[in-house]
Amino acid sequence: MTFTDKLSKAWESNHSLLMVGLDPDINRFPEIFQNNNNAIYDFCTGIIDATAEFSCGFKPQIAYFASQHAEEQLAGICEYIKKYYPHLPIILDSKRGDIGTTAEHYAKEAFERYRADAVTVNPYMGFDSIEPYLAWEEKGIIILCRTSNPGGSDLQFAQLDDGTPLYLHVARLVAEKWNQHGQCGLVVGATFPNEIAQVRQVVGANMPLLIPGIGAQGGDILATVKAGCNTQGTGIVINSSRAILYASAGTDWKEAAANMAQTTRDAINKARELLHQ
Ligand SMILES: O=C(O)c1cc(=O)[nH]c(=O)n1[C@@H]1O[C@H](COP(=O)(O)O)[C@@H](O)[C@H]1O
Repeated sequence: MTFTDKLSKAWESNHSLLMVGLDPDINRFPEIFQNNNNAIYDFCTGIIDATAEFSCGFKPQIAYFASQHAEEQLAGICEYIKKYYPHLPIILDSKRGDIGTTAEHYAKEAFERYRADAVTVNPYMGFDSIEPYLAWEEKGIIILCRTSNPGGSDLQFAQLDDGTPLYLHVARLVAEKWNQHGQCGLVVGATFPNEIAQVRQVVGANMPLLIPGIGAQGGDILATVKAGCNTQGTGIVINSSRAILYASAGTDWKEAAANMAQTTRDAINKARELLHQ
C-alpha cells in the first residue's frame, strides 16, 4: 500500500488528522525514567500506546535519537509501531538534502533501516537530490516548503524575478514536475495560515500537507484547518510533539498525553465540522 493510501485510511479509521511527534528529550522525561538505559524506547512506546487511538500516525524526529546514540531504540520504536499499529504511518523527520549518490543512502536509512512510510526532505539542492527518494514509489516524500520557524522567511520569502516567493516556487515545482508518482507532500507551518492557503491553491486538493507548529509553537488550529483542508475536510496532517509528550512530568504522564492528544484531535475535528457543514 502506498503512503498516501495508508494515510487516507488512517484519517478515516481513527477520525483524526493529528500526528503525534516523537521528539524524546531525556531532560523532560518523568522521574521514573532515571537510571533506565532503555528510557527513550520505553518513553516513546508508552506515548504511542497512550495516543495511537487519537492519531493518524507518528513522526519521530531523528536528531533526538542520534544525539543520544539511540538509533537502535528508534529502529525498535519503528518496529513496535509496525507490529502493534500497522495501520498508522510513520513519517521519519530527518530533513535530509544532499547530492544524489549520498541521498540514495539517506533514502535507504529512512526506508530500509527504519522502515518509515515517508520521510521529510530539504529541496535546497534541487531535483537530483530528491530523485533517489522518488524512486521509492510507494513511499511518501515530504518536502520543506514554508517552515514554521521565524527564520524560515529569510529564504522562503525571497522573490523570484516575476515576484513569486521561493516557497510558492517550491510548491509549484513539486506539484507540476517532481510529483510524478503522486507520492509527494509539503511541509507548511501552522504559524503561517495565509501561506498554507496559498500552497493549497497551487498544489490542488490531493497533495498531503504536513503542518507542524500548533501546541508549543502557538499555531491556530481553526486557521490551519481552514487554510489547509481540502473540500473533503482532509488533506492535512497536523503535528504536535512537545505539547503531547510533556503534558505531565508526573506519574500520570501517559494519561496526560492521551488527554492532550484526544483534546487536540477533537479540536481539529470541531474545526473541520464548523468549516464543512
Ligand atoms: O518537518 C517538520 O516536522 C517541521 C517543520 C517545520 O517547519 N517546523 C517544525 O517544527 N517541524 C518539526 O515539527 C516538530 C514540532 O514540535 P512541537 O513544536 O513540539 O510540536 C519538531 O519535530 C520540528 O522539528
